[in-house]
Amino acid sequence: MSAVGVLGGGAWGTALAQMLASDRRNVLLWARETELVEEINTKHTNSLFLPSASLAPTIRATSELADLAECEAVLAVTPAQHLGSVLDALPTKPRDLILCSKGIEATTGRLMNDVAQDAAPESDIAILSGPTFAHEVADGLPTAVTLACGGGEEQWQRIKPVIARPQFRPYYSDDVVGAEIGGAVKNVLAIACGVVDGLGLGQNARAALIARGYAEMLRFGEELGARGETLAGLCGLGDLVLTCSSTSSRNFSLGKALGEGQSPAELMADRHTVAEGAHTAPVLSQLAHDRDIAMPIVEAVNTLLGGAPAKEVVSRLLARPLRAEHGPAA
Ligand SMILES: NC(=O)C1=CN([C@@H]2O[C@H](COP(=O)(O)OP(=O)(O)OC[C@H]3O[C@@H](n4cnc5c(N)ncnc54)[C@H](O)[C@@H]3O)[C@@H](O)[C@H]2O)C=CC1
Ligand SMILES: O=C(CO)COP(=O)(O)O
Repeated sequence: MSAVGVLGGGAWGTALAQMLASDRRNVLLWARETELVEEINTKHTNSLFLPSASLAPTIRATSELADLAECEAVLAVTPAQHLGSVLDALPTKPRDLILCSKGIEATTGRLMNDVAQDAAPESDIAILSGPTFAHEVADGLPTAVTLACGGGEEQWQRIKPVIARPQFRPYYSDDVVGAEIGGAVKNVLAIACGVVDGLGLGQNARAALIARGYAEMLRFGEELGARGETLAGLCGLGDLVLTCSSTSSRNFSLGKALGEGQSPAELMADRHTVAEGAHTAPVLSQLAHDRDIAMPIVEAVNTLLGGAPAKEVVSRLLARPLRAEHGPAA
């Protein structure tokens, strides 16, 4: 049995490595920071990105992308904006490439599976996405995800034993676009929910944002070919509810700080962890605008990240004309 590869030693890559190693399987974890590689191999900790975990001894870290040539299945867990460059630099592409990043490439508007198909055309691409806080997965708490396989049932049969563990339960889908859009859009909506919390606008407002945000996710997803049932599942609504309800979410916490009046520039300047929604909001807003898809909450988050005061942005959202709850218009 070959080792499973993981690209990215952030919180999520490390948690996935820990989950995969829970049956003593060998896991090869590529991390960009050489000092982190040393720390994982000697102390079995990741003090930079997942300090709470005591890592399994069958996880080996490397800073050499070429070492992943031994892995038939590789999980790509870089921030969305770096997936393309990391895959381009990977000398040997794996048979199964499982994408775990949640976002849209800002410079091109490409979804992660498009980025991966361009960089690794020979690989079968799958999307792993769902309600998954890294620290809970690393702690072995029960978690379920959507595993959308571009290679269909055949790929599912091949990779489900690689991914599934007693406490980690993948559900099969063939809707790659739907699985991706759920994860990318919910990060932006989580920022909005954090703002509501930071401004003290109450739980009614948060529930309204989740429901209206989900309507935006559905409108955008269906326009791009996603199925509604996928977005109603783990990778869509499931992840939206998780991320919009907890300060464990970096996106929610970023929004909360914005709602409390901190400046976006300062908040973004000194972070070493990724809040994907801040990178997704501008490109998502633009894609929606280009396609004439109404996404007022996403647009509001984008305006806020551009420096507009939170109270003003909320007032503008609330002052929009009254309309039918269902249908294509905003
Ligand atoms: N943390 C979580 O609970 C979850 C995260 N994700 C997704 O996983 C992806 C990675 O997030 P985390 O592991 O949480 O990251 P993190 O915030 O814990 O760590 C940042 C990561 O970015 C990497 N990085 C920084 N600059 C880079 C560059 N130029 N090239 C390549 N990598 C670079 C760092 O090496 C590090 O691995 C994101 O798309 C996130 O949305 C998905 C599910 C859960
Ligand atoms: O994607 C996540 C949970 O499913 C993690 O959310 P944050 O990136 O907001 O922390």
